[in-house]
Amino acid sequence: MTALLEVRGLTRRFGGIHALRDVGLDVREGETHAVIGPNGAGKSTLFKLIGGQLAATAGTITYAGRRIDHLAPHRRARRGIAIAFQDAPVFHGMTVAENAMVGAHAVTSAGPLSAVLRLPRHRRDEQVIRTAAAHALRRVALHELADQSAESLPLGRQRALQVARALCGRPRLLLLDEPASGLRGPERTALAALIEDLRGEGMSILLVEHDVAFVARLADRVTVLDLGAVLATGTYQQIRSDPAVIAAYLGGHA
Ligand SMILES: Nc1ncnc2c1ncn2[C@@H]1O[C@H](COP(=O)(O)OP(=O)(O)OP(=O)(O)O)[C@@H](O)[C@H]1O
Repeated sequence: MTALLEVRGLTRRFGGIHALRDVGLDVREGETHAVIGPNGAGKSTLFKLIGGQLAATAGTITYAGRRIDHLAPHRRARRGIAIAFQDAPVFHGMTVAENAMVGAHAVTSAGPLSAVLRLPRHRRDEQVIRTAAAHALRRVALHELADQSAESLPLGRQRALQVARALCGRPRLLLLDEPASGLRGPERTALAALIEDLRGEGMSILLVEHDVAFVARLADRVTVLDLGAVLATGTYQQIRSDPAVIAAYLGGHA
């Protein structure tokens, strides 16, 4: 398998704090790759650097063979990278369907200006986007709530909506930031099944997750971060028996 995403020497400092230090990581085509690590290990910083919400102090990010580390977030989205952030709010005053559609507006050829001016091209895009949103909402079992206001959804369903929004742009690389956190049993099981389906369709997935059982079930490979540096990368079976990982993170769970 070739790498779709290649992170090399990635470093980010906040003043004197090294949030990330010389991090290297690959996400292969069609792979589900998990990033785990204790609080403050640098997981959120890594996601923001890949998404373009933060700039790196040093290092490179290559996606589909081309450097993307100097591109704005929307340009990375257009190339096929979508992120569902754990704490991204749903947009209030908008329906569930309209919230999902935002994910596709980010990647349409006409762009947001054409949406504001309601040009003919935008109206054509609008139909495509509606169809993509309906499809994405069905995948997370929110299609029956499409016309409901998004803020009326319980937290677990708002999480699912964030995943639908990311899927709506039909990404090639999906970044999921702690998608299972705060979900109840059946919602968690449904999310795991969705991730397995997406993987089966060839999507590449990078997942930050605290729930070790979730990671063990879903991840082809796991990268363990601690204090901003990579401690180990391998299959779950490999990393769970790595002495450095046991000492730093898994402790009694390994
Ligand atoms: N904007 C910021 N300004 C200053 N320090 C920051 C900033 N963002 C992150 N840090 C620091 O960088 C380090 C890594 O933080 P990060 O949020 O990436 O870790 P994390 O692994 O996502 O943690 P958690 O599991 O708690 O979400 C921490 O020491 C954190 O305090």
